[in-house]
Amino acid sequence: MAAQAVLRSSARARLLSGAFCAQRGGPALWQHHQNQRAFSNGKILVEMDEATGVAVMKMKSPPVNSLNLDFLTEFSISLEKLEIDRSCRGLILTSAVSKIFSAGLDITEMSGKSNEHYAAFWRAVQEMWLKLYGSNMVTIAAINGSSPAGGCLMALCCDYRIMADNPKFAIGLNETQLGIVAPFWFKDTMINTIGNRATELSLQLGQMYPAPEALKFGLVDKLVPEDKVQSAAAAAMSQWLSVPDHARQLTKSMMRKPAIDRLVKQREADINNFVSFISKDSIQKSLQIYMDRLKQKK
Ligand SMILES: CC/C=C\CCC/C=C/C(=O)SCCNC(=O)CCNC(=O)[C@H](O)C(C)(C)COP(=O)(O)OP(=O)(O)OC[C@H]1O[C@@H](n2cnc3c(N)ncnc32)[C@H](O)[C@@H]1OP(=O)(O)O
Repeated sequence: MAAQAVLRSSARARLLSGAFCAQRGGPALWQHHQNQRAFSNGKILVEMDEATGVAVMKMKSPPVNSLNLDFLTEFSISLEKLEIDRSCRGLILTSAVSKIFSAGLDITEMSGKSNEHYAAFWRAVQEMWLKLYGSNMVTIAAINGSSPAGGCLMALCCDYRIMADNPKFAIGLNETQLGIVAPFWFKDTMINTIGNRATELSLQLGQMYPAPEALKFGLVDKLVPEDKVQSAAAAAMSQWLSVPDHARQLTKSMMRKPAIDRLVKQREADINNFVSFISKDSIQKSLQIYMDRLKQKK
């Protein structure tokens, strides 16, 4: 047992030293070491334990893991790679950035850009949601920091959410606070988690919930001390993986397919809607004011 732990920690050291990383600009290939496999494509690091079939995906895009076009593209490619890997049954999504899970969509991707850029960006956001919400794997969010808006959406896409018990960390869909509107599929994802009334309150107010309140609302399933988030996620994962895959997957699909189908049917219309909304002068002004406030708070 101890020897295995040492081997694992040496694999980890190699991983962190870059031994597992893809060549710059090249494809992120699996690198093997003992019973660990890993790949990194820049903003995302994936470690897979072959013995358990569980992959840990760490978002590592400092300072705040904001979801820009590059990040979203890497995220979807990484997820696809795990999805088609039959030996991978479970995914733990977490952050390698201290105190932040993800700051949500990168606001600079939604300001002062061309309509073509907005369309490509929004398609990438949709793709991330379709892949994560529709994943066949067991997905567990190990929320080790704050998680507004798109970050909250990522967590809501998972099957189970474990958050660090720190009232300084908050989670929620705060879009209205930025003067923007969460689209119907963000709303559907939240309704499917906490119900209609709680979502109505939450979305209209753009409410961010400190971890203990998020637990009360059912926005997260469990709080644990900050240093136990990863181990609690691993323990929850083994419980989820004890259920036969086919039965769990069909059940998950039954619960989520209506929401997924709704976006798939209206994908282009949803992109056009986003582009015409976000390019309005009044919305651009709201985003600018929000960004200025963020910078001033320092
Ligand atoms: C029809 C549909 C239309 C529209 C739908 C759009 C849906 C949108 C979904 C979204 O996700 S919008 C994004 C919402 N996100 C937020 O509101 C988060 C804002 N950020 C924060 O609250 C905090 O930054 C924090 C995440 C809690 C971290 O706080 P901390 O004090 O640790 O860091 P700091 O605030 O100093 O930030 C560091 C650095 O990062 C920049 N930053 C932060 N968040 C974003 C972001 N989402 N996008 C881009 N950049 C972001 C921040 O400005 C700082 O930059 P600086 O160092 O250059 O000053």
